Amino acid sequence: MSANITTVVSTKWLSDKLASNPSNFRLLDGSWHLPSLKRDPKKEYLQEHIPTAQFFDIEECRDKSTDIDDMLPSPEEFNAYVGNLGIDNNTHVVIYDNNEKVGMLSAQRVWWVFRVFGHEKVSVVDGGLPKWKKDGYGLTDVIEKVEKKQFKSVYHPEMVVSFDEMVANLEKKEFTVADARPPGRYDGTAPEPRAVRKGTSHYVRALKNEMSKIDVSIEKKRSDKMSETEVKKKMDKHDKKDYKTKKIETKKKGDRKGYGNKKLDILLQHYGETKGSNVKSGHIPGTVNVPFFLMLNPETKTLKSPEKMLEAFKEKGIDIDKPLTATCGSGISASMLVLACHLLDKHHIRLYDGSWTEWFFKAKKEHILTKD
Ligand SMILES: O=S(=O)([O-])[S-]
Repeated sequence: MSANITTVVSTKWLSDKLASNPSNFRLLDGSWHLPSLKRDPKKEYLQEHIPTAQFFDIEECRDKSTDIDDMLPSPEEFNAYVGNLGIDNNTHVVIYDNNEKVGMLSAQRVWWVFRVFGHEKVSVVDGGLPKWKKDGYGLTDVIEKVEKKQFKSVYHPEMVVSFDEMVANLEKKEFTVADARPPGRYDGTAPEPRAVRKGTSHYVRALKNEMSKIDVSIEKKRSDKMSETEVKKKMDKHDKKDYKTKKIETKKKGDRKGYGNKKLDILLQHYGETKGSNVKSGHIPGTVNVPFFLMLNPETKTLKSPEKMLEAFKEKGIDIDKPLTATCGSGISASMLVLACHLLDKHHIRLYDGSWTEWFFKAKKEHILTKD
């Protein structure tokens, strides 16, 4: 069977399939949206979805022991999660997502995750929910009961690139890295859409980074005689009560000469919440920007033909016959490049799961290319 036929299915195919009441078939709504959009894909699924679909929650089926967004779960966690969705090793899993802006963003991430855990009977719906609606097919809010099944993963580590491999590659240059984010996020001119989860070690680290800069500016402001009123003005911008209940790591007392510790803590807290907690945009040295949407038709919001996908890679100077790794913000949009290569019968492309979010917090400063 050609990968091109089974990997991507049309809305018509899906409609016919559902009408045939297939056995061992599971439709999944794998919608996920950028955190900055503040959408709730699960809530949207509960309101309307394609009949029989279960919700695959990327935010739930992930490694919850790490602060980094959307990292792969363990095989055991994956087995339990998909088993509860009524999936076993023989189930044909078909995934769509709901992204009216571009057409497809997260269905292919779910597709990739299934493949990492050894499940190849998995397809994505071309154009997803927007295309399904546009074609006039029906929707429901009925959640079907599913019978729990046993799924047994076979993990494929060769499909996943670690932080250490990415670091080593800066020197070794054994593989090309394609960054699937939009150009602004790649070149540092548009904001990253995610803040670090508060209370996590990455949050504290981000805050500390920001604090060290503030200390410099406070020094500067002190020599400029920063007035009490100015400090208060900044203090007023945040909720002091909230501050009292939080434990925020701050620099040693000696570093805060001349300012009441409390005032400075409040000021730093304010800075931390407005600036320090955010992942800045930028990129990993040596990466090539291949925005994921280059693989989609902007008018129809469906996948381009494999030939056009190949052209898009070529235009960006990427030779897909050579070792290639895809990256992005948190491993979601990068999966489009993996899907595109798969459709071009190139199966060696890997994905850096930690992506920019992990890089931003773990890499050496000189390897974090941001605008400032
Ligand atoms: O943020 S993302 O590039 O993973 S969609």
